[in-house]
Amino acid sequence: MTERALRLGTRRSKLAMAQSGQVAEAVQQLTGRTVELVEITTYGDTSREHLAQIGGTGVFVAALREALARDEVDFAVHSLKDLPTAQPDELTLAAVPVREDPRDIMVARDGMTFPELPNGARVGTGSPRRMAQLNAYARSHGMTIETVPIRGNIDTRIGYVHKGELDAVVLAAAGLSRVGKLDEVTDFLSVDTVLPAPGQGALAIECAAHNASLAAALAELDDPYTRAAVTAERSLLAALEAGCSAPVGALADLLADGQIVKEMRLRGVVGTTDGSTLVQLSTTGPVPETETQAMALGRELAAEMLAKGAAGLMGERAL
Ligand SMILES: NCc1[nH]cc(CCC(=O)O)c1CC(=O)O
Repeated sequence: MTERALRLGTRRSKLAMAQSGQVAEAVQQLTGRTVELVEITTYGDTSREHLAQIGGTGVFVAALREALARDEVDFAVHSLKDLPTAQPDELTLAAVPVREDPRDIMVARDGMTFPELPNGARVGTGSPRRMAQLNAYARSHGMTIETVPIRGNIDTRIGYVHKGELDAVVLAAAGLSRVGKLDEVTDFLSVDTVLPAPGQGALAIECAAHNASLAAALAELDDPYTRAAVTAERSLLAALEAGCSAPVGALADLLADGQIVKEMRLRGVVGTTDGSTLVQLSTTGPVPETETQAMALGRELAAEMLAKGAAGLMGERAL
């Protein structure tokens, strides 16, 4: 008797289909079972409102989670940065695969890099985190730029530049990589200039908590270092009590001495969207071996950032 196909719930966007397709392939290899994609339309895909107004990127995740809860699908793939920091008891984060390039990138007209943009350049991004850091860089380098709130899928955003409506847009490298459009990039933004969103570039593979055998199979795709890094980043975000649309950047990476991994470093930033104030700190600690240790690293940095006034910078819910 053959087992029935595994149902992978996915959004319909090009990016979601690309990342779900890649995971489907890996799960099929791993389990020998057919994986079928089940398309689910989310409110975030149909609404024209700005994301921050409809409750942030959590809207993309909610419909997939409801399909899991109703047993309409067996597992789902999310962009980890879109996951709310609280993990529901009835769902298991079965795997966090190896992370892609976590950086943000710029697509600008005429192949320009960020520092090459002319004064008054209009830069599209709907993310308060990107706005805060782009504006802070501009201020400290004597540039004037205007950040313009935009949303939409990858093609729509890049389209603003191709159609001449904006001078540049900022997107995640990972998204472009997954849909095969890295050749559009005109500048890879250093994480010293723009620290990415917590979890950026990583995927989350989720299934129902009661489905222990599937969770165990999916766990083969887990990368413990990526999981530790994103756990620390999300713990920072949670401890700052910031939502997914707050101007918070975080990135954990490994510090190595030659081939030997020594420590994990966690960097964090929070700022006002106009870039006039940024609180930017980092901490290092032993490479976390448990979820508890990874979370402690995030909480430790959050406490230091709060002591430096981070809370006062997060009141804004503005775009
Ligand atoms: N905010 C939407 C979103 N969620 C995940 C990605 C792709 C990158 C990733 O998986 O981290 C994007 C697009 C972007 O920020 O450019």
